[in-house]
Amino acid sequence: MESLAPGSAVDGPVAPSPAVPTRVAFRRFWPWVRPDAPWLAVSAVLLVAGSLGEVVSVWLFKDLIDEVLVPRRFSAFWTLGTAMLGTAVGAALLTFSGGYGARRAAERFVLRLRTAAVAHLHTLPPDTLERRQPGDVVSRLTRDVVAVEQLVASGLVEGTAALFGLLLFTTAALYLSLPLALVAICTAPLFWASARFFGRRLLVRERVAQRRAGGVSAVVEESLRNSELARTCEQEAREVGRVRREGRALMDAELAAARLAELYPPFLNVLEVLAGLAVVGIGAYELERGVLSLGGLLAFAAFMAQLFEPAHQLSELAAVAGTAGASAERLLELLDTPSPVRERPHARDVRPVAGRLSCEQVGFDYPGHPGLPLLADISFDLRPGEVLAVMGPSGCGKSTLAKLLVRFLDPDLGTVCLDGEDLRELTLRSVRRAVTLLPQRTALFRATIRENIAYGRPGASQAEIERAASAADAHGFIIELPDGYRTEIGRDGFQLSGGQCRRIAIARAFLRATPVLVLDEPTAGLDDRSAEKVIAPLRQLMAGRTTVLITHDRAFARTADRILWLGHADAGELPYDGRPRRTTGCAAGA
Ligand SMILES: Nc1ncnc2c1ncn2[C@@H]1O[C@H](COP(=O)(O)OP(=O)(O)OP(=O)(O)O)[C@@H](O)[C@H]1O
Repeated sequence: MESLAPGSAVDGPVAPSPAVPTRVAFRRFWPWVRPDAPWLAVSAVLLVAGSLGEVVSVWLFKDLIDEVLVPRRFSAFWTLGTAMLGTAVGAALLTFSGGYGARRAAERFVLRLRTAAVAHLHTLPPDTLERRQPGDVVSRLTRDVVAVEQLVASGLVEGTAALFGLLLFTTAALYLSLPLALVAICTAPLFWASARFFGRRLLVRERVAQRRAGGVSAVVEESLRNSELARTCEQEAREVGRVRREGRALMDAELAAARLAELYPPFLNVLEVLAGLAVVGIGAYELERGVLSLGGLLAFAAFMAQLFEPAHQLSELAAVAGTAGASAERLLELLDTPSPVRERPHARDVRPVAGRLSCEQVGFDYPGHPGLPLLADISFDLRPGEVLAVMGPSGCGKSTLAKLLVRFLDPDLGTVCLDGEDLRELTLRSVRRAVTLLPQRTALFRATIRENIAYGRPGASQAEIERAASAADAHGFIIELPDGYRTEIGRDGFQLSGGQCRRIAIARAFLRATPVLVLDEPTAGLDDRSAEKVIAPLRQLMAGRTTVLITHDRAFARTADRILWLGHADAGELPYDGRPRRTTGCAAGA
């Protein structure tokens, strides 16, 4: 079964992200760790203190054997026993506090990083998410953010604490018996080499697995979003097949990574047994020579066991670094996607705005767009309250022009001005407060109708919302719904018709009450009756507001003060039987 997504037949719907060395990833994510760095340091100190408590505890255990068990002197038990218990409780408290502190800092890091990534996505053109596949983006913001945390926050603390723990236990072991400790130390390179061996290979496999996970999310999201189409075209099996195929690719990738990840701990156990046997062999010899007490040997064995714990942690961190490295690459790729629109450092915050809107020889093209530039030499000057209808064949750049007018994009050539000021000299907030865009696809949230309307002006009173809904000719159908304004609607306006959704969006625009409007095909996809019901409130909304009206509806366009025709147009292509009062501009088109 062939796939819809380009490239998916070869390597899944999600392209690999550029490789980033762990050191670089660490440096890049540090700004989100920094606010909690002191807490991470305190947590690491607490964990090291906990390890110190464990060393003392083992030392007391040695004394217990040498001073109570071997000489069979019960009277010494209580003092040593109490000291051991006290130390164990103290060490447990320290370890808990350190562990919880590290976790808290880690969770706060996740929160900060995810929020920053979403904030960055909001600076990108609205279609970026669509092009990047929403499911994959969600996977990066959830699974990958958590994996990165394991490297740069909790991993950092655990690594430091494990390193100090290793030092403490090694020092104690050296102090107890030099030959035994040397044997134990000789095995260390084996552990190190195996950590590197497994860590590197795991990184490669995790890269594939993370990308595949993004692919599954992307395909599931797309497939379910288009469920209606799939059923209409009887393609449910094909959709299930796509999800299954991506799922299988993810399963294979996960299993390939799991083979290494699951092999590693038992492999380490074998190494530990080997090292343990070497120590016991040499220890028995030392015991026979009388150089070491039985308590000393048992304490050494206990130290060895303790020693393995941080060694284990360090080598597991090498594996975690593999997973986190792959996730870091995917997140950095997202964060490094540049925003085409940047606010200038000295941008001016202006309000109120009269509403004069003009384009001066504006030119724009998307990178890689074939043929002539999409928009070239577009000029118009709208006085406050004037209406410009923008017409032209599909794909000639009408929606692109709308994006330039609300500054989702900046022109390559020329200027877009509001009240005579280049949009690039204004803060983005000023522009958005002055211009409302009604996009082609009505955007609704999974929330109540009231909340969806009030989104235009949070804090609006119920009376204001109802006034806006009445002006948009939406109040009537809203109050007929069982829960009225409190009726929950879905993301795609579940429960409502296309025209009703459009009227909710118009009510929202009424609430915003900006002096400039950009309406992108407000009647697209509606039948004549529904379109009429939308046009009437739209006219009310446009009254007194500078409006750019993108439409294919000739009758509606005829009501405008001027018409701008985009695309290849000669006189013969403007045969609208209506009489546009003036025809402005004629752009080279797609
Ligand atoms: N983000 C993008 N990157 C690259 N090309 C794009 C992008 N968005 C749109 N295009 C291309 O630019 C051209 C103009 O698109 P636009 O949506 O502005 O056309 P339109 O006139 O509004 O079409 P329609 O009337 O069908 O809505 C199309 O060829 C489209 O494929």
